[in-house]
Amino acid sequence: MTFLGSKNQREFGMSYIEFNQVSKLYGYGVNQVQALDNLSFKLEKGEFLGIMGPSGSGKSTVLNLLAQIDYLSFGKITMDGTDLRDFSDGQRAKNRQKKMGIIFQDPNLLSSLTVKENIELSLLALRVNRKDVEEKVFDIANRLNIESLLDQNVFDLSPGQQQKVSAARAIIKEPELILADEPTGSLDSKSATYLLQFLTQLNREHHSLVMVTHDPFAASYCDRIIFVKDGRLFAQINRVDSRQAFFESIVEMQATVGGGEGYDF
Ligand SMILES: Nc1ncnc2c1ncn2[C@@H]1O[C@H](COP(=O)(O)OP(=O)(O)OP(=O)(O)O)[C@@H](O)[C@H]1O
Repeated sequence: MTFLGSKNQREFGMSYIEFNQVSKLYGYGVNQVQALDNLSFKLEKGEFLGIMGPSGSGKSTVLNLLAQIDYLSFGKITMDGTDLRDFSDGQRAKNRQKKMGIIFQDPNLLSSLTVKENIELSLLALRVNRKDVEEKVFDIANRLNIESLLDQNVFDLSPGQQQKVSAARAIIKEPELILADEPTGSLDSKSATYLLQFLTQLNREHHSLVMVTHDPFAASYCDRIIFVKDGRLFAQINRVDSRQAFFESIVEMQATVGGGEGYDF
């Protein structure tokens, strides 16, 4: 994967992903909902982008389009210069399997399998050999502090533990793009910080990340935040200073756009 070195250099590179006046409509007639309305933004390779905005503003729709599990209605999305509409359904599935790690809001684990079996699934699908699979599972479990859970059934886990397993499953194949929808939503603050530091570490190792979150603390780990309201780009802010200063500007912007949870504006 091509990487453009330091974060300053990234600004001069070709955009990895471009949303160009993207609209998404669900349903028909009186039941039609416009989830996205002419939304345009770019993601550079190696960037950690946050998406924030009020409930129902279209954040998950953006992730679903990026994950190629949904189709846009109007506009254009390119990835590495290729229009996503040029991919067949088979190619879209392959892109997801090979290039992406997705941490959904709902961990969506297979309840008939153990933690270890859930985590290794994506590697087995990529035909990684058994010895490497074992090593990678233990490494990721160790890094996320869930090694003692590996032989448990997933239905015995707390929501926070399930979210970590979901993150491990998404990340283990070292995807070039990680998509995360509220990845810290069900975690206690210690685990949330741990996962965010882990995502930051992956970003330093040149993975691109897009994270949807309502939480300014989680968002402060990103390089840049786009704020979406009513399916449109409302504002964007870059991290130029300390994480604390970035957190404060995020909270300030959230007060304008709306959509914070547990913050009394
Ligand atoms: N499959 C669908 N069918 C119909 N409407 C949908 C569908 N998915 C999303 N919507 C609608 O599209 C709009 C945007 O939804 P989306 O889930 O993208 O918002 P969001 O910003 O992620 O919200 P939240 O923060 O609550 O998760 C909402 O009005 C939602 O009800």
